[in-house]
Amino acid sequence: MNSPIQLGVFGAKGKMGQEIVRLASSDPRFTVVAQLDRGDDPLRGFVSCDVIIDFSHPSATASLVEACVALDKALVSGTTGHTSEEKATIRDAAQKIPILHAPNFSLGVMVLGRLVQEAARWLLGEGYEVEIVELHHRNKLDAPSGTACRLAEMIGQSMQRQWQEMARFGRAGQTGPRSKEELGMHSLRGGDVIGEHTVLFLTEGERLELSHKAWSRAAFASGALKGALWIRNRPAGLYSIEDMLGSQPKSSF
Ligand SMILES: NC(=O)C1=CN([C@@H]2O[C@H](COP(=O)(O)OP(=O)(O)OC[C@H]3O[C@@H](n4cnc5c(N)ncnc54)[C@H](OP(=O)(O)O)[C@@H]3O)[C@@H](O)[C@H]2O)C=CC1
Ligand SMILES: O=C(O)C1=N[C@H](C(=O)O)C[C@H](O)C1
Repeated sequence: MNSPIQLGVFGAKGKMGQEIVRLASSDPRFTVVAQLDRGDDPLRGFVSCDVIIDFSHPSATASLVEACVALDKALVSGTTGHTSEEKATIRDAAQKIPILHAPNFSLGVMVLGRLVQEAARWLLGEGYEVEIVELHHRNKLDAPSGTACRLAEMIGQSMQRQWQEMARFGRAGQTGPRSKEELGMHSLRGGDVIGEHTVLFLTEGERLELSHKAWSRAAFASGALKGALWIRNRPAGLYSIEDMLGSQPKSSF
């Protein structure tokens, strides 16, 4: 059996960071050796780690990946809301270290994405219209969610379009009729909702709704910890949850 992964957590005082520490602390495959948050220096704090798990803020990404490269540490990140420049920083760093990034570490959401891709393949050529609705807690800082953006990206790919060109974020005023090519994206915020995503495919006389609802952050944290086990000793590169979970179901029953 491998020795326990020496784990560093970035954003450790946050909602996700605390869940990561809670689950890792009761799992013999991990030893949490560093818990860093705002104001802490990853270059000093993560020296003794094997893998870093990041659930912080996109503004921290540049300095975090710089430190991970300098220390030659593998990074698992679930942080969302990155600008295109911040995403480029992650891609550049992944040329030197292994980075696993996922806007959602839930297996259920990965399967939702597969179902959305299949539905888009069948329905969007038949004139169905598509909308995405996501619902999160009042404290979420970014919108739309990273998960909703990833689902939109999948839908755009099925139409050979850039999703950003199709997206229509909410509607107000005299909008006129909806165009067939629009991708409506709507972010609802309130309460303590952990994370819910619904993709609707609508046409005359029917609609198909594909939904995922999370009611514990453990659904995300357990996936990120699986990522830390998976990325250990991997070569440099930028990896996705699809890389981690594979293209075929593990269980065959
Ligand atoms: N991929 C996935 O499965 C999931 C992804 N997420 C994403 O993870 C991120 C964190 O979510 P959540 O835990 O709810 O957010 P929180 O705000 O609860 O936690 C973020 C933590 O990071 C800290 N932080 C903020 N800026 C910096 C910085 N520059 N350097 C170091 N630490 C910093 C915050 O400190 P302070 O409070 O002082 O700002 C806070 O402690 C979000 O982007 C969210 O979208 C969330 C759930 C699942
Ligand atoms: O901020 C959150 O809470 C979540 N953010 C992620 C996202 O932006 O998709 C994942 C999950 O929905 C919870």
